[in-house]
Amino acid sequence: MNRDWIATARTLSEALPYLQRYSGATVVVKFGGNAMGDDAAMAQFARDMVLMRQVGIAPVVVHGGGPMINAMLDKLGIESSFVRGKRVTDKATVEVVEMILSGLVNKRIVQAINDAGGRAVGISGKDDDLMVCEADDPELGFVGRPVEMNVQVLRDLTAAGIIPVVAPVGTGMADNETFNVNGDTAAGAIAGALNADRLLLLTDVPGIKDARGEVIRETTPAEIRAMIADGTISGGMIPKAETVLYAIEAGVRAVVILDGRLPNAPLIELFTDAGAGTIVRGAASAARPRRR
Ligand SMILES: Nc1ncnc2c1ncn2[C@@H]1O[C@H](COP(=O)(O)OP(=O)(O)O)[C@@H](O)[C@H]1O
Ligand SMILES: CC(=O)N[C@@H](CCC(=O)OP(=O)(O)O)C(=O)O
Repeated sequence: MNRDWIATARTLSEALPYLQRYSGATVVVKFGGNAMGDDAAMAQFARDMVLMRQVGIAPVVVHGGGPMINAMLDKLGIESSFVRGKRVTDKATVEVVEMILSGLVNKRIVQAINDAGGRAVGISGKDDDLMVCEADDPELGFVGRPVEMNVQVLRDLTAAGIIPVVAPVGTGMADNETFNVNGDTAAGAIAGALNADRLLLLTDVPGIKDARGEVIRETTPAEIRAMIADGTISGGMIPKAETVLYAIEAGVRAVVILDGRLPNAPLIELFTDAGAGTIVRGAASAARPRRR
């Protein structure tokens, strides 16, 4: 018999305990702009989400799109800068952010999942007041910090078999406010409010690297705090690391930072013995059998 088929059958068989463990689980997947590749990579990501849904997991996709926002700001001649991994956002910038995230990027992902045979519905943090924000820091302008999460809309969609795809744009306490929310921050707030079993942060590095540049397989909130303080974690990894701390505190069972450019990264993490990336476990999952 063809060796590939034997390997495929073995992989499926080995996945059984994980399929059983995650059946009925809610898994929030943050798809970073740097993790989104060409159309083929997008199609692969979409197939993974549909497969998760097919085996009884409720995936909730929260996306970024930093590089796509940069490209449009460049075209429009609007300068942009980042402070601790978050974009300084003035009025003109927030309009571009909403246009690109809620429009271009959100619909590209929705379309890819639907093309893969799933049912995806794209929303932003404004829909049904999903993510109500306050200004994060006066220095950052219209950057939002989620202060009230109304996740019933996500529960309704997932209960109907739909894969929600969420753009990280928030509404404010006052009328007619729009906030640019970092994608990692939004994913953490959503995972926390849903009490998710897993939060996967798909990015363009294989995980959190230590001071020598080696990827850390498993770490703790205390170690992460130390790595932020000593600068080992910098730039775009800061919002991710802060999201890990927030999500674990909020009761998410485990958070994994992994390379979304790796084909089938979410499936490797969820369904194989090896796992992928850097995992941080919450208290609720510490008692479970460790697999690496
Ligand atoms: N300790 C670290 N380990 C891994 N990556 C780090 C670390 N410190 C900073 N980074 C940077 O963080 C980046 C990921 O953040 P970002 O570019 O915002 O990704 P995304 O678009 O997926 O949200 C990496 O490409 C890397 O340059
Ligand atoms: C406040 C803030 O930084 N917002 C981000 C939102 C998009 C994002 O987070 O995209 P990635 O996940 O691809 O980095 C931004 O304006 O770029």
